[in-house]
Amino acid sequence: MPRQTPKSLKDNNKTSLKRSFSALIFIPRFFKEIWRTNKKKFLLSAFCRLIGAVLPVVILWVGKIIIDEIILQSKAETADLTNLWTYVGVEFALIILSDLISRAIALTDSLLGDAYSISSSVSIIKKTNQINISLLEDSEFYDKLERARTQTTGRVGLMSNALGEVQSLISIATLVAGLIYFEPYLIILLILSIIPSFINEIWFSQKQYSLARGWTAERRELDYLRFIGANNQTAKEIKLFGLTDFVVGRFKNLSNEYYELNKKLAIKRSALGFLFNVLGTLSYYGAYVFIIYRVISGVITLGELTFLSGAFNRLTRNLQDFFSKFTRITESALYLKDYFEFLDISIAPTHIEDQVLPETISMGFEFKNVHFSYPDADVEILKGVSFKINAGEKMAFVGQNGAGKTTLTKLLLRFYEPTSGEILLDGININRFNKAAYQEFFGVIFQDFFKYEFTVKENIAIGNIDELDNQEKIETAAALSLADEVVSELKLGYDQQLGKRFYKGQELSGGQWQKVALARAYMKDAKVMILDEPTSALDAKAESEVFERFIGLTKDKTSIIISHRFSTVRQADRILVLKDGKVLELGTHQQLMDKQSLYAQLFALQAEGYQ
Ligand SMILES: Nc1ncnc2c1ncn2[C@@H]1O[C@H](COP(=O)(O)OP(=O)(O)OP(=O)(O)O)[C@@H](O)[C@H]1O
Repeated sequence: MPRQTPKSLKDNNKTSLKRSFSALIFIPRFFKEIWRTNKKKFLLSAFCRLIGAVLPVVILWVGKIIIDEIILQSKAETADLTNLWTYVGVEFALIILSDLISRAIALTDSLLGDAYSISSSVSIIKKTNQINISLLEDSEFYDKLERARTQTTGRVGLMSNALGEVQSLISIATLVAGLIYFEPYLIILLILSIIPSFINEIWFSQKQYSLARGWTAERRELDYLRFIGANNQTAKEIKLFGLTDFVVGRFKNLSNEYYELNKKLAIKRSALGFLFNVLGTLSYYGAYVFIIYRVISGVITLGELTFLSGAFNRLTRNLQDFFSKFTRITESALYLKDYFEFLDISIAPTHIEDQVLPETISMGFEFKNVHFSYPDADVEILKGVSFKINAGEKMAFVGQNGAGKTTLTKLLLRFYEPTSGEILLDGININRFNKAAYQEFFGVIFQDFFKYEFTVKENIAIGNIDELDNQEKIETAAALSLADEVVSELKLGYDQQLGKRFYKGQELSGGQWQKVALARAYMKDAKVMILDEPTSALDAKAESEVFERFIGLTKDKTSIIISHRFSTVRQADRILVLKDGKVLELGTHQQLMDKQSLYAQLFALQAEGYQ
């Protein structure tokens, strides 16, 4: 089925010229950021560019003096070449200096660019961390993040283009001054030759940006297809299910469409660019003929001819370069807008966080008539949930897939806010506490925990990264989660690199990864522990051992366990059974068994399976 033109493209195709220019207001802020990155290198670069800007006109001027001197001496009866050789020496020194300056500029640009690329990437990572999880799941926001992230190299290019532009401008001003001094009329010819190519460049650059921006979502899909089509994690399924053609087909459809649109634009841009360049060359020759006539009629000298033709030639090239750089700058400035908009996303707390967190939990948590729908979703996931988790209690959440168990923990952790109703800690709405400090209360291992391709030691220390060098603590945590058995089989022990992405990395089995991830929960002396199906990949013996240890260690701690295994669940103090976003039952294992309701049925069903 042919794909329809992406909606985002149609909507964004109207990026106007005004918009392109308006993005330029971000340039001063951009320079401020670079300045803050490395003041010394920035000053050095500016100094070199200033010298580099005036050198061309000085070199042309010395060239003019040399030619005039040659003619003078060739006409003299006894030639005195002292001055001539001095001028040649000066020109030689200037050429060497010019080369030195352009190398110094390239060097400072690349060093400054690297430093800026590092600092802007750090800003993006830090900002992403401050942003609400709910926002991170929003696709529009994700596109913004994507544009901010992927444009890092573009911003480095922008830096050197923008600095180069200032240099070109000074250079152009000195050359124009030279032209005006000898032949002011040449300026008109110069302007006429350059305006069409400027308009051409600006027009195409904003088209290009519209196209790229409009396709952000689709490019993200392309990246995703490229990822699933060629990586070791998906290779098994892609091969077994024979998905290669499906993935390739989808990738081709999408990328061909983009390719075609881009191609059309690139061809038009090149063809018109060529045409306008011919205009530039024509005007140069027009100027050349004019200057030749002026020499022949004795108005200007031969030296002045070389200066003027050289200056005019340089000026056309410099101006063309200036305009094409300028359009590239406006193009990149639009990405700069995305970057700064991302950094400026408001992270001010939405609630008054005026309550001091209790040192220890005295009463516990209470969900009071909590309703919840995910942002932009119509379905209500939690429909008036009310229950208490007493201080020091071990609570298990049970329910079928999609019942809302994980969602409950996400609300408790303040990743999302209830649509209505409230969650209290010791009688106070959890929104009234400082969010970061409140989240510090928890030690959480999610069912979709991340497999960091770091060393085992780092993987465990992630639970409390300040303790990265505390080997003893890491080993104790590993022993509690049974990860120590995994480590003992690894060649490099705790220093073993995990995963296959990096050199000498060792891949683990699903259960082994879980044991390593579980150890993270023990790294922190958290007040509340949440384990969301962390043992699903463990064998029955390992799971029961892990839980025995967990329960022993978290004796007086408030904890929540989500599990589909009833042998584990039954060990909890109380069990909450969720069904379709509502609390169906709540009680101890025995109470629920006596009730003979859903829990008892599910328990019996699983017990049968083990017989
Ligand atoms: N980020 C999200 N955005 C929109 N809907 C979501 C999101 N996360 C989960 N849901 C939906 O919320 C419902 C409850 O999901 P939740 O993960 O809480 O279930 P669960 O009880 O933990 O299930 P499981 O036992 O399968 O882990 C599901 O219907 C799911 O599709």
